Amino acid sequence: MDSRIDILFIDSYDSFTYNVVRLLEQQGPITVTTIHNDTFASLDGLLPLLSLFDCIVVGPGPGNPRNGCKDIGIIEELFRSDVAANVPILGICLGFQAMCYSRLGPERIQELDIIKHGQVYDIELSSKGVSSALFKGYPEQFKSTRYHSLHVLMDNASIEEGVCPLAITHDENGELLMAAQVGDLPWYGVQYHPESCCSQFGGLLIQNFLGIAHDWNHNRTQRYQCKLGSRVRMATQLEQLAETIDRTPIFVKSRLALPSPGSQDICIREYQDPKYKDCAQVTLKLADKIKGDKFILASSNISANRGEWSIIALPNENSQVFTHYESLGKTTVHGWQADGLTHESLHQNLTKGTNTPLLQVIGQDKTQFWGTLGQFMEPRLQCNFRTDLPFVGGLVGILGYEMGLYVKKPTLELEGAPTPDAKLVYIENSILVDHLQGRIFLISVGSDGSSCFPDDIADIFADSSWVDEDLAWPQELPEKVTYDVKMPDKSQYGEAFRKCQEYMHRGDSYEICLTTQTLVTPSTPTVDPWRIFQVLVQRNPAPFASFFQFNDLCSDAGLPVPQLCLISSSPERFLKWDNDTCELRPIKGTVRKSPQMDRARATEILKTPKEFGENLMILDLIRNDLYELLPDVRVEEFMTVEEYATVYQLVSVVKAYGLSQSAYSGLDILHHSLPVWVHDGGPKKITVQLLQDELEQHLNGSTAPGPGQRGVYSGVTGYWSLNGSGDWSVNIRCMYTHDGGAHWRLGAGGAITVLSTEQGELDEMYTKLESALQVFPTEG
Ligand SMILES: C=C(O[C@@H]1C=C(C(=O)O)C=C[C@H]1O)C(=O)O
Ligand SMILES: NC(=O)CC[C@H](N)C(=O)O
Repeated sequence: MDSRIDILFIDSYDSFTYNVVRLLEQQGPITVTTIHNDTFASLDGLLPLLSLFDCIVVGPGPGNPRNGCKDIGIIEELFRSDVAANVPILGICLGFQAMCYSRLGPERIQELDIIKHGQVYDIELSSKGVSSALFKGYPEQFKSTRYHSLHVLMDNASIEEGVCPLAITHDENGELLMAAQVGDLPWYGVQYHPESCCSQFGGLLIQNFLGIAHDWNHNRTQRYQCKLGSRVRMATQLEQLAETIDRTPIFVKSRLALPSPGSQDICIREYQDPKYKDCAQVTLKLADKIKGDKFILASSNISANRGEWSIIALPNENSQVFTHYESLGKTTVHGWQADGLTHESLHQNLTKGTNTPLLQVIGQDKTQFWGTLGQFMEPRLQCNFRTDLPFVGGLVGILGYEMGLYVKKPTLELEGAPTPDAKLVYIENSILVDHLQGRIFLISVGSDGSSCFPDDIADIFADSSWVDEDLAWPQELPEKVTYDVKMPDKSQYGEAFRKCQEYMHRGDSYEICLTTQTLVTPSTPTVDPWRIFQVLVQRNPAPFASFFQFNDLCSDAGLPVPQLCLISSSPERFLKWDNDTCELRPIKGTVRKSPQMDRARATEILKTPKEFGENLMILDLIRNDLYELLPDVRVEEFMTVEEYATVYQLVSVVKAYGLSQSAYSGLDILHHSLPVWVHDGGPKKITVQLLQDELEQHLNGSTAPGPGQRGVYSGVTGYWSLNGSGDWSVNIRCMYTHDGGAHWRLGAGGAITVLSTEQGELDEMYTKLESALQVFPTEG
């Protein structure tokens, strides 16, 4: 008999789905086919396929079974069908609630007074639980993570109606049902999350359930015969089913292993000097020497694992510029300052969608935008080249929040030019600073020999006396300019905060990162962005300080070009990858520094249930997104307190392995993981929608770049190198302009959980806002 186990997993658009799917797969020779709860319009579509599976797992998710089809799709019908009564089913959280709901009706699905998201509790087995096959090999008490707002009310009538309690827990709400079996059916469920990284014995629960399923099916040989027959007969349907959720890679990686025929030379010159070591100012001093256009990815706060390297990227005439305008659904490709390509001509051709010899306009939506990048980079990648260096040339730039999954198109500006949502530039010439070992590399792609690097820059290294000179950067902006600062409205923030609480209590979301926008208008737009960068980088040193001024277009008859510019002092890495691993360092949990607030006190606060819960939730969300594409994901650092200039933060590290063996590239992981987890919350799909349509649209009405939009803030900045590596930081503690400095926008926010207080969140938001806003002098 075929020993493979085939499981159907029904997902309710949750953000813990793939943690469960991988947990299932890790238990043996198992194939999991995942569908959404609305993949079929009605159960009739699924019923003929049920014989293909040994069992079903109904996963967690937002919403309430009482809302029926809207929240749980076909799951309601499933639990009412006679056919399903013969199929072993495991329900998790929402799946468990839906299972009980089918027996007990709506009154027994209730909201908790005190809801639990990302909290670890002792789960206690009942007497029936101790003897149940589901908990074979368990101690009577174990720890598991809870993410729920609703619960199944247990009373004698519930037991009479056939829901047999197997486990409970105790908290401020009293005694709560945590696991049950329905009737004498092979239907089991748990209210807690066995797949969370803080849950014990998750794998054992699955093994026990699979054992139950095996025995059930074994005693009904016709089910097995039927499954084997169906698998042969219905192979095509099964294949189609497995593909209902599209996970096609952005590009086919097969050629990466081979030497690329067209690959260019990369020439590297190395300079070593003890003076370069552990000195963040080296990058800034160097940048000062370079007069032409430059992008800076500088570490102005050096420490191991973050900010060990700085990059200065120098666009040249071979630099292709990839810009995406999501409001138009179009991507443009053109050369850096291509002769005669003016801002005016670009916008005319962009709107009309016409190609010219200087400009390629590609009508694409954002998912396909990534394909353009993949196609461009794939023949250029040299994956085994100098993997000790993070960057050897490649794409650098910015991806705004609106590039993320589930985020709606920005509205089209009626007046003025559409603003880009993403901008990446191909870089041949770059300078790399290795802060920890005191080395500097001049790197040039596509040329040969020693003359490859621009002479004026190579000359800087002929004499290194510049390292000893003081950095004569101003600490203030020019005095003559004043700044009008439009900050978020406190009462509207309060309203949005209360709505967040409502959504969480209803079970729609577990955590919502509510963000605000502040608009700064200088009295004259003449303050040089470079000057602003100089001030910010000194006032708020950060491992991911960056400066991106896109002078990629020529000016129309001397008019200033309304270019995009980002100035950032981000403390947070989003995603870093090399050819085999991906690393994420989510920061969640923030305490402001003060004389009374030292590390010990901050640690105490950061380990309280509120901060712990926020961080744990993000860890589980990240594991989910990585697990969807890669099989081996590990939490390698668990909630460490890190110190920054103005705040203490709680940081964790998650790594995924096996990228090189998979069909995916780092670009897939990046595409798939935006928007940045910590900036929306979970479950992602519904939370992004709530933020856009219900919360931030009103809150930031007069300061956001568009209704519900976040623009560059909350997106990512970084690179994808020709040697296969990538590194992207989160656009926070930053400011950006779309109009050459006539207006600057600053975003700030924080995760709201059920344990947040309005005042606490407001203070945290202002603390974060201040870290970048401090560069603009205010009167008085
Ligand atoms: C949203 C911001 O910060 C994010 C939210 C954090 C939190 O809620 O503790 C911490 C770091 C950032 O990922 C911001 O700085 O604007
Ligand atoms: N994690 C879940 O599945 C949550 C289920 C349901 N939405 C609740 O909040 O209780």
